Amino acid sequence: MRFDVSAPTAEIAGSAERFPVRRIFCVGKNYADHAREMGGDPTREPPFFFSKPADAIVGGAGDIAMPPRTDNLHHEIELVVALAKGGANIASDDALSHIFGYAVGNDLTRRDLQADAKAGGRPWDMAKGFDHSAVLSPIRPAAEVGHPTAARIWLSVGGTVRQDGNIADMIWPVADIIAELSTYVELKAGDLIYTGTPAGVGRIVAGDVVEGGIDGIGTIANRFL
Ligand SMILES: CC(=O)CC(=O)C(=O)O
Repeated sequence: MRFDVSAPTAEIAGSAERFPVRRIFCVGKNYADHAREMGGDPTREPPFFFSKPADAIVGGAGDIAMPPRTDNLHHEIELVVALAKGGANIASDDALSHIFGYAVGNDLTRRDLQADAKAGGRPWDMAKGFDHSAVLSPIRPAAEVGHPTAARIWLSVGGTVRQDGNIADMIWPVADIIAELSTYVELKAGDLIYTGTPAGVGRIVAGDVVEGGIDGIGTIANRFL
């Protein structure tokens, strides 16, 4: 018996080597303006974690098929952190030393399923963790780009900018995300962390070209079919 299994990997910018994706963690409501647009109160509800399967990764260039079972697919542009090493209970001031690099992600969301799940007190898995739901640009090594703390993050649909923020406005900065997440799970090399999205999330329909980027890190450009 032969099994058709291959471990998911992600592109590393300027390298023939690939980054082995182990797990995908995501931060919810990590920008106050987005927390408010989702009906939350960032002064009362801290950010939180959820996850996607590792094989949800899809490249940040090229075509993406519209996913099934949704009439309201949303874009969420995000800074993504790729870990070179892991650990449990990582101290915030040691957290950046665990990072291999950074990328631009689009945390695709079946918003209608998420709203139903929220209303029913059910898990978000089918709203967040579907096939091709984790768009990712090539990863830029921190050895080249450093550890960005302020940079424009933006996304446009059909050339119209919908999300336009700055990673400086994250409620939990990257070091705090790693420290906090490592109190829940032992982090490992190969883990990716989508760090949350600024305001302006919205609907994607078939035919849309979705572009986005983070200054100094990279860009994505996908057509949805
Ligand atoms: C409300 C969300 O969809 C959570 C999320 O993915 C984010 O805030 O980012």
